[in-house]
Amino acid sequence: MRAPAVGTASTVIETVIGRRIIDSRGNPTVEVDIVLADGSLGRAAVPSGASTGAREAVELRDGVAARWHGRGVDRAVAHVNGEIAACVRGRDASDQAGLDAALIALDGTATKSRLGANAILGVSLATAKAAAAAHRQPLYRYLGGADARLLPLPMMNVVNGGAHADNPLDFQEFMIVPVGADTFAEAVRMGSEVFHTLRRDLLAAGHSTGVGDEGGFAPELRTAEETLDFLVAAIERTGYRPGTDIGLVMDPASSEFFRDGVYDYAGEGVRRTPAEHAGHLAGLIDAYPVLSVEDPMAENDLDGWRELTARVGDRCQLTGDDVFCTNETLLRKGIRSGVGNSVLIKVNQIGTLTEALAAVTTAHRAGWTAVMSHRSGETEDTTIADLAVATGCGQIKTGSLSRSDRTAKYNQLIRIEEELGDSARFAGRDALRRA
Ligand SMILES: O=C(O)[C@@H](CO)OP(=O)(O)O
Ligand SMILES: [Mg+2]
Repeated sequence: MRAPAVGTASTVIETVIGRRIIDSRGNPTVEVDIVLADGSLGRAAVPSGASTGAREAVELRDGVAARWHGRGVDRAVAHVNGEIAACVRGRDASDQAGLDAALIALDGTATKSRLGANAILGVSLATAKAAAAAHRQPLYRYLGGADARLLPLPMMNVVNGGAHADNPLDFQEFMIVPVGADTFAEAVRMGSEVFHTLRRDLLAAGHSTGVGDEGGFAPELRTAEETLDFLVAAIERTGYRPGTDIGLVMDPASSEFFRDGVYDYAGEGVRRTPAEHAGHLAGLIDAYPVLSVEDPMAENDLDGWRELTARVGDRCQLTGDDVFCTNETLLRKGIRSGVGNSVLIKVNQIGTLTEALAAVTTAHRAGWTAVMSHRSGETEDTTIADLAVATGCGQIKTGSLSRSDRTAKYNQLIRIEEELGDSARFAGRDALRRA
C-alpha cells in the first residue's frame, strides 16, 4: 500500500454531518458526510450484519424503547455530530492513519463500544473518500496507488439460508465464482446468466423464487447436497463447465448452529459432532467443485478449524469470518496456529479503514488470501468495490445479481475496469491461492 499523498490546507476537515438512513433490510444505519476546506465531499454509509462474530467491534444501537424494535442508531448519529465532529474538525483528511488513531483514542474502549463502531467507521470511510476527491483521484487509486489495477474474482450469492432467510437450509450462503472469465464484466455476465437459469430450474421444480437478505434465492431446500446439485445443473444448463468455468463457494456460517459442542443442523434434522461436521464438509469439497468455504467451523471450535485446515487446506480456500472479525490480533493468532488459510474483510467488523487495511496486509504477508466483503444489511454505498481494487486482494463477496444494494458494487467494479482500460487485470482463478 502506498502512503496517501501529503495533505495541504485544502484537505482540512471543515464539516462533519452524521445522519440516520435505512439499509437493505429496512433498518436504520449511519451515514456520514465529510466536507473539506476546498469543498470536497466524502459520503459513506455503514453496513450491518445479522450473523455477527462475538468479537466484532460494537455496533451502537439504541435501547429497546427506541424506534425500529430497539435497532435505532440515534445515539451513534449524535456521537458523529457531537464528540467525533469536535475531534476531527481541523484535522488533515490526507492523514488517514492519524485520524483513525485519534478516533480509537477518543472512543477509549477496546471494542469501540462507547461511541460505536458504526459512528467511527462512517467518519473513517467518509474521510478517505473526501481526501480522494480533494486529490482528484478515484478512491481505489488514492488508497492503492498506481498499481491498483487488479479486478477481484466475485463470489456471487445465489442461494440464501441460515440467518439470512426463512427457509430450512442450515448453511447461510451458496455462491458461484466465474473463475473462467477473462474480465470482471464477463464474470458478471456469466454469473447473471446462471442466476437466471437457476431461477427457471427452481420454478420448474416447484420451488419459490423469493429471495433472502443478500438477494440469493431462498427455496425450501433442506440439505447442502440438494442445493449444490441445483447449482451444478444450472451451471451446466447455461453452457458452462462446473469447476472449470464456474466454481462453487459456501459460507455455512457455522458459529450460528454450533451449540453445546455439537453442530445442530435443525433444518436437516441432524446433529453432527465437530469431527462429523468436518467430515461432511470434506465430503462436499471432494464431491462438488467447491473452491472455497467460509466459516466452515465455528468461531469457538478452533480445534475443528485446525483439523479441517490440515485435511483440506491444500486444495480448498478456508476463509475465516467470525473467527477473525477483521481483527489483526486475532488473525495473527490464527495464522500462527493453522486456523484456515484466508480471511474475510468486513470494514464494520473492526471499525476503521486503517485497521481493515492492516488485516489485508497481514494476511498477504503470511501468504494468505483476503476476501473483501459486504454485510447482509447493505446500502447503495460502493466503498468496498474500491477497497477490493485498492488492496489488490483479488476477491470480493457482495451478494446476488438482482438487488441494487448488491449490484451497486458489481456495477462500480465494471466502471473501474473500464476506467483502467488496458492496464486492468482480472484476478480469475489465481486469486484463490496466494502462497
Ligand atoms: O456471514 C457473512 O459472511 C455475512 C455477509 O455475507 O453475513 P452478515 O453480514 O449477516 O454477518
Ligand atoms: Mg460469513
